[in-house]
Amino acid sequence: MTKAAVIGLGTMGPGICATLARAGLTVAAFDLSAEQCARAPAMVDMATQVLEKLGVNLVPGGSVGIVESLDRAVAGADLVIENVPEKLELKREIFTAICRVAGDGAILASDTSGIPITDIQAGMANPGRIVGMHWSNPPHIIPMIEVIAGRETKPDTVDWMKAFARRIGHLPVVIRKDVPGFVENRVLYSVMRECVDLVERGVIDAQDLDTCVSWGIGYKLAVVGPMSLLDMAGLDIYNAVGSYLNRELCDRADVAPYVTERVAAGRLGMKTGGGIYDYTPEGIAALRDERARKLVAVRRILQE
Ligand SMILES: NC(=O)c1ccc[n+]([C@@H]2O[C@H](COP(=O)([O-])OP(=O)(O)OC[C@H]3O[C@@H](n4cnc5c(N)ncnc54)[C@H](O)[C@@H]3O)[C@@H](O)[C@H]2O)c1
Ligand SMILES: Cc1ncc(CO)c(C(=O)O)c1O
Repeated sequence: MTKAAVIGLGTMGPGICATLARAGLTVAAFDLSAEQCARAPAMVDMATQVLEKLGVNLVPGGSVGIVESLDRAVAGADLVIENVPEKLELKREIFTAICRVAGDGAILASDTSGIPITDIQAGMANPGRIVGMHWSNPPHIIPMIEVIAGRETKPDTVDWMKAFARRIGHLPVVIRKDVPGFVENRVLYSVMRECVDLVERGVIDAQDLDTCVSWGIGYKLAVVGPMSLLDMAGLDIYNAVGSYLNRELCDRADVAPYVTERVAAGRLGMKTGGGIYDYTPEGIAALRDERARKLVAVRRILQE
């Protein structure tokens, strides 16, 4: 397999493109936004530099080209990765367009954060080749990729995706049921819901929460996974603490005003210069560099 298409060049697309090119693939990328297409090459270059620092195996001959249409990107591709906003109808529109152009042998993947693959592939031509390929941000650094089969996804497609994830130097994890949010985001969003609730209720301020979680469970979970941590702490401890604490945890079914009010005010985070914290363009660049440097250092240790 030599050619991949990436549709969507926002937060995730450029890092995915760089990772694929590092593995020797010819990548054709498309974004509806001319602005995103214009910024993408610099973002791809930054991700490529990080992959070099990570020491990810370089397969010569890879490249990334930004093309002027979805059809041009998808034509002749062996793998297509959809990376547009998390809206089911938009993803279905994109897959319908992809299916019109893609060869019968092409694998079609969605980087959806948690929309069931079954819902994306329903009614599509040749749905057996459609699979979830859920990367984690930043995609060129975090190696874990969730591989999710929808109801109509062929087992061979899952096997192909597992092998492909390994080929590009990543770590595939097969999710056995096509549940909303898959696994990573169900865990992440339960943590995020509790964190937002604690800050919103004034139990702790945002900066101290980040320190508490990053240097506590975040640090520990990077080395000892949750199931292993249960054995390390003792299931009796979990049993005793959980018996009174579980009923106290936030279980809201909606999104906290702490978040919805900021979204309504256009305060989306780094992408708008402010969200929970405020950012300057220079500060964002420095943060991105520092975070990439630290994530690279941690990944090297964890891979030992
Ligand atoms: N941001 C994350 O942390 C993260 C991590 C993993 C997966 N995801 C998932 O990946 C997908 C993309 O996320 P993102 O953060 O990169 O989003 P984003 O909003 O940063 O980027 C989406 C890009 O898609 C483009 N786009 C919109 N409509 C299009 C169309 N019709 N054709 C071509 N391009 C179009 C936009 O111009 C934009 O550049 C979403 O499903 C998201 O849930 C996000
Ligand atoms: C807030 C948030 N939501 C989704 C994802 C991945 O789908 C991430 C991530 O990859 O870090 C995230 O931080």
